[in-house]
Amino acid sequence: MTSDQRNRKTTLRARLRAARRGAAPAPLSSEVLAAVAAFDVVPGETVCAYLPIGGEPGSRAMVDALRSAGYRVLLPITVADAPLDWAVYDGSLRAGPHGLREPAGAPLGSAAVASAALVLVPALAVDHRGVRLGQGGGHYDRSLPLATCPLVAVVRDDEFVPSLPAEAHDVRVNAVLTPRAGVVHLPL
Ligand SMILES: Nc1nc2c(c(=O)[nH]1)N(C=O)[C@@H](CNc1ccc(C(=O)N[C@@H](CCC(=O)O)C(=O)O)cc1)CN2
Ligand SMILES: Nc1ncnc2c1ncn2[C@@H]1O[C@H](COP(=O)(O)OP(=O)(O)OP(=O)(O)O)[C@@H](O)[C@H]1O
Repeated sequence: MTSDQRNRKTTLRARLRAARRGAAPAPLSSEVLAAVAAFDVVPGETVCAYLPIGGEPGSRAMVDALRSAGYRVLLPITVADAPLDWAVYDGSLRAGPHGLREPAGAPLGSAAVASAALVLVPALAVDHRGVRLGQGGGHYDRSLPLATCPLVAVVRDDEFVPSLPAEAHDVRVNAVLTPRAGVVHLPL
């Protein structure tokens, strides 16, 4: 890890968050169902999803659509300086840190991500190698090594970029989902 890479990440996060403030909503309900099916994940199997904050693409309708289609949906519970915890989304939510909405059900532990057939990963940007820039907590970087399935980052079309600063701990994703391009397998 170099301080140069860290500074570049911080500058990029500020720019990307500012751009998201004016962005139109991107609910992604039908796109996510198509993406999950494209990975041959079938109802009854587990999908780790997320509820958007700060202009992230996606929506509550997106996780409701997965649940209604019969998928077992896990949502993250943020634990400081630790891997994410997870709980089944049963339709009920409560408030979490950073304006996050978290599942109200019983926490399953951080190893629950290993039960997923697909993980939808929120991000500020993704590059052509699969390097992902997140909100800066390192939560997904601690959790994704526990997953054994495809990792699909979800960003807006203009947040899928040729190159991002990468550090050794950055877990690379296997694909990106954007509103216009749909699923793009990575690295390009
Ligand atoms: N939708 C979503 N859920 C998620 C994540 C995420 O990136 N997106 N996380 C990924 O790890 C975890 C939460 N981690 C977070 C870590 C830091 C901040 C954060 O610093 N937020 C700023 C506000 C950003 C803004 O202005 O948009 C803050 O609170 O000041 C947010 C979430 C788990 N759940
Ligand atoms: N596997 C890990 N174990 C311990 N600390 C980690 C790990 N991965 C990342 N971190 C720490 O988390 C902090 C944030 O990392 P980074 O900037 O890569 O976050 P991010 O990928 O944007 O966040 P997130 O993964 O939550 O979306 C850094 O201080 C980093 O050292």
